[in-house]
Amino acid sequence: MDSREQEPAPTQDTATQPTNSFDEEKARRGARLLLEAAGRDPDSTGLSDTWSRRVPEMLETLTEGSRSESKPVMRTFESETDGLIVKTGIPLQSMCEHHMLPFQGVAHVAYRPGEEMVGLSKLIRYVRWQSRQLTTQETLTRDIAVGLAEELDAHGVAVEVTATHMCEVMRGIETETETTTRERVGTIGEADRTQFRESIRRHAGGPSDR
Ligand SMILES: Nc1nc2c(ncn2[C@@H]2O[C@H](COP(=O)(O)OP(=O)(O)OP(=O)(O)O)[C@@H](O)[C@H]2O)c(=O)[nH]1
Ligand SMILES: [Zn+2]
Repeated sequence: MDSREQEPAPTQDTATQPTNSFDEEKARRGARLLLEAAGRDPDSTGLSDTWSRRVPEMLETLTEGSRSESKPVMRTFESETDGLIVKTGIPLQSMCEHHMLPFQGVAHVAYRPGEEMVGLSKLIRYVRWQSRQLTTQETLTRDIAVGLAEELDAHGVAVEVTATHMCEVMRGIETETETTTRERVGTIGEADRTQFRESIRRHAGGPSDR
């Protein structure tokens, strides 16, 4: 498998802003039209629930990350450390905005807490929520980093995402590769970066520095 790695983009401390609307009726009409465009009879037995219920429900779920009402409650408590907290191996499934096909892989998240820290499972919930939108891998990586920094009022956040894009596997270039994107927000020093890299290497089963 080929592998491409993108240099971290200059960090922008802004995230994609959530909206609050999902139009089920438009989703139904759109799904019906797409079936017709593909030469299928939308009223046939196998397809009548597809456009009228299943696709709208699926789209609503897979775009939850654009709606703040679906955001997980990030309950915080008083910080017990000022050291780096690293969570590796968070499963990630998202939807590419170019072809509306999935991309999936793994996210690694590190933060240096301020006054507050958060339950570890919330990091997984937050990545899952942010991933549920039509986006690019670069934007998603930034949104997770900027969003977590805001939610946790953290001194710094680092995020790395490695994913495979079905729009490249199933069509177009028809090749399976991995893309890696990174973002940093706030204060993440050289020692933190080394620790983050070491945790990711250990997660991947690579040789340890220690
Ligand atoms: N930067 C970025 N590109 C992506 C992402 N997901 C898919 N792409 C790329 O989006 C591009 C879409 O290219 P276009 O030229 O607009 O469309 P296309 O003719 O379908 O391109 P091909 O996929 O090369 O056939 C492709 O190069 C994909 O590899 C992503 O998350 N980030
Ligand atoms: Zn894509």
